Amino acid sequence: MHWTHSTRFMHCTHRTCRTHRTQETKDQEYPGVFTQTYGSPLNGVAALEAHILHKRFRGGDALRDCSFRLPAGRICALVGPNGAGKSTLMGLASGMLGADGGRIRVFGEDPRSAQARGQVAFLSQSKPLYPGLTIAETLRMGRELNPGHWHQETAERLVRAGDLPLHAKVGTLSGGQRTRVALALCFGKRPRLLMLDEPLADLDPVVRHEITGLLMAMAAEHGTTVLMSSHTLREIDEVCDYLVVLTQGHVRLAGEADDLLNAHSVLVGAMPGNDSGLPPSLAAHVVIESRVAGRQVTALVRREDRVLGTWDVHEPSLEELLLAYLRSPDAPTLLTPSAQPQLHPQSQPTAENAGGSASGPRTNQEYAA
Ligand SMILES: Nc1ncnc2c1ncn2[C@@H]1O[C@H](COP(=O)(O)OP(=O)(O)OP(=O)(O)O)[C@@H](O)[C@H]1O
Repeated sequence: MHWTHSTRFMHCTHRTCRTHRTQETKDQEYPGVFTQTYGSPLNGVAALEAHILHKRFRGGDALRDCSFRLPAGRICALVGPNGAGKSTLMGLASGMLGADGGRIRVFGEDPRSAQARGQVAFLSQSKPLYPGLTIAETLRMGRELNPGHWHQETAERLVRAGDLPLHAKVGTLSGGQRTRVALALCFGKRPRLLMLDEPLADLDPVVRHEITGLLMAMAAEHGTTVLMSSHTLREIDEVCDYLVVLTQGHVRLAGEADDLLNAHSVLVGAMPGNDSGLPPSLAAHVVIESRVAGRQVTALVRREDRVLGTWDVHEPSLEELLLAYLRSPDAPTLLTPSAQPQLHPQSQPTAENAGGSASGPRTNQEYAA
């Protein structure tokens, strides 16, 4: 593995690289997405799949009717405002929490099963480590907990790259250094699905750059699927090729970042002179968000082949897209074909985990509605 290569180089070698993936490949992979005919989902076992997933805490619903599919091999950003349910979703996917309704599957398995646990590494926000153990003892624990699939060299290399002595006690490390050790535990497991809950928040810019490079290298070299929650839109733009946006416990957007961008337009135009509110031609669009500054209106809308009225039209940046959805918690859901759960009989909610708001199977059209 090329640990010292720059993020830019790693980005170029990533087989799903947003910048360098060809249009031809995209067309083969996602026929129909550009015409917004949300057809059959793609085949293959998903790294993560949720069907009308529901999780309730005492204070109320943390996840409601949460449905999406994350294909294997993607680097996916899990984005949403504080309290949207991101950590809860990762807790369910790691088997640390149980669902109140619906289903969640990791490579087709129940997350609480031994098969799924062996394939998943999860770094939670609290980054639980034993402060009394040395780094070496912590890594030994990783080896003992993951017999048969522990890569000591991978874990040690990450620790050494941060100039951390293996005999140092975890309790004496800074927050960022502890994060490095926690990441080493995750990387040493070499999981098929790596879930990171705001992993970069306490890292300095140089270490962030190093870690994002490593994530992309893992995805490229081992086909690791990465699900990473983050509030840093620039990082998401640089690292992730797949997006899941959660607001109020509900999936609003899921799919390839490029295709989600392509499915939206930003319209910029003049406000009508008669103080009658927004331009009437906006009503012909599915408006996610509109903002007025002086006499100018800017709206993020679902893309249409024909734009009515007089507008300057451009494709949104990732930041424009995400901010519009984060500010519009009631936006209609949009899933690209690869993000649509594959509904087959054994994927339907069962009595074993029923109890949420599930009322029966949904069609793809409903998911995309
Ligand atoms: N153990 C718990 N007990 C009770 N309520 C909880 C628990 N965990 C989460 N919640 C509630 O569930 C909702 C979703 O929380 P969650 O931590 O999943 O959000 P999040 O998107 O990860 O937020 P943040 O960006 O702030 O980390 C919140 O309203 C939160 O208060």
